[in-house]
Amino acid sequence: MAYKVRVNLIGAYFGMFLSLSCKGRGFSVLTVESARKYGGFMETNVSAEKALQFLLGNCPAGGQERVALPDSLGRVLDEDIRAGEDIPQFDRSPLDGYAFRAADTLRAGEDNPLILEVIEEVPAGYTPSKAVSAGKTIKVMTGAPIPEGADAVVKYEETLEKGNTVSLFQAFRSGQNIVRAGEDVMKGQIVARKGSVVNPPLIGLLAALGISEISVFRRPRVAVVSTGEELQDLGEELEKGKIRNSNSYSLAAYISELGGEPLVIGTAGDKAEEVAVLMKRGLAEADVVMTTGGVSVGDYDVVQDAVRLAGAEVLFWRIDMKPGSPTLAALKDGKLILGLSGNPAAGMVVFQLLASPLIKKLAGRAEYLWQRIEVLLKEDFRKNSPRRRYLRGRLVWEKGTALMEFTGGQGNDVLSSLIECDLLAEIPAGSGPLKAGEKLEALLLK
Ligand SMILES: Nc1nc2c(c(=O)[nH]1)N[C@H]1C(S)=C(S)[C@@H](COP(=O)(O)OP(=O)(O)OC[C@H]3O[C@@H](n4cnc5c(N)ncnc54)[C@H](O)[C@@H]3O)O[C@H]1N2
Ligand code: MOO
Repeated sequence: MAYKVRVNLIGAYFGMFLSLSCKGRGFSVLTVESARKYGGFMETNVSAEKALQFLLGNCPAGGQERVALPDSLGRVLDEDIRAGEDIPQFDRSPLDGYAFRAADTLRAGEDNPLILEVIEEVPAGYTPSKAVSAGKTIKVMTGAPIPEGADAVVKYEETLEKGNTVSLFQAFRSGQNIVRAGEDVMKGQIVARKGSVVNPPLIGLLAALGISEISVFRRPRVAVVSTGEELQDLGEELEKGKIRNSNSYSLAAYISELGGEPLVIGTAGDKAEEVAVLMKRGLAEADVVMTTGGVSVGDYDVVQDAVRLAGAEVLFWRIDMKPGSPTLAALKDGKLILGLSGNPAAGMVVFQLLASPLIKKLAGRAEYLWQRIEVLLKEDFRKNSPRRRYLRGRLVWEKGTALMEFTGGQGNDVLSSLIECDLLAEIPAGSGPLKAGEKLEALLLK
């Protein structure tokens, strides 16, 4: 191996991985329970799948809280919600018109109008005081309850009103133009499942059911620690050779977008002790800690040492993929540390691949894995891919075919190519240059 592996790798082959089935999704997860005693246990060059299994398999359980309905947008339900009543609550008219007995209209036609006596008028929000009997009708507005005795409604435009009578020119069947109680939702029906994300129509439905407060998962807290002497924050005059810390901003934004609560802990220099101090602070305050930078093989890449100083066990270091191979995961008292590459695009691609499903799962979402689709490359990709490579692109449809167009350069620092990126296409390891039209599998990032 061209780089230093500072720990004992033998432990990785003791058959210590415990494969568990994860909620029937055909996805196995790995735990390190039995690996503890080996100390120094670590895997390197793991596949992206295995890296994800390590993270999901060690994902801590989320807490719960109650929130007011208007504040619940984007939150994740921590219980199934059952309807306590029908929606609509009563049979109602979908039209402005007249309610009558369908049986009265049996012989009605263009040349044989049925003349009914109008006995009452009911706007929406009021209830009829009378019942409809043979030869009678009650005028109803859209949304008004159907009067007792009536079983059909005719719209105004199809009638002829004259004094206190109205003529109908066609036959109706029982139930015609009536919205039945429970047509939308039946009492006792599950309207939303645990693990689903609250969206605007669900908020509306819950309001229609009179539910003003719901139980949701607590937002996962994710600490962000940046590393590197070269980093300066916004508002500081940029010194020669320094760069602005963009990762802590993009990571915090990604975390918020996923329903998490980012805790930006701060920036450490290139000393393991300094990184460890911030890491420990993150571990104390958050559910997961993410670091950026310092995770490769350079003399200043101190995240691995910091992890050990913080008393955490390394789960894996390096993933067999590009960009983002220098990635590390560690565990301390059930809390995960994910060390992402400092290179902005490499770090963000790995964030999408690994951290995004982890945060979604931590947030309680039932669906936390990206969907995969097949796409055809819209343009050539001229490089060889000795290891599995992820390309950033955008989904475009041409004549019903899903194509992927590059969103920019594919270098590990090209952050701009992530702005419009909604596809991460996978090039299998060992591929040569690819021609436009080549079929690839891609993760659909939306
Ligand atoms: N000898 C080797 N060198 C490198 C290898 C290797 O295998 N052998 N791998 C390269 C690859 S690939 C990558 S990716 C990077 C990963 O390096 P690190 O994750 O350790 O990150 P740093 O070295 O700290 O930084 C890389 C790059 O990113 C900039 N950076 C760091 N933090 C931030 C931030 N918060 N905001 C914006 N930009 C940031 C930093 O200045 C560097 O330019 O290692 C290669 N080297
Ligand atoms: O593996 Mo580095 O992540 O190419 O960017």
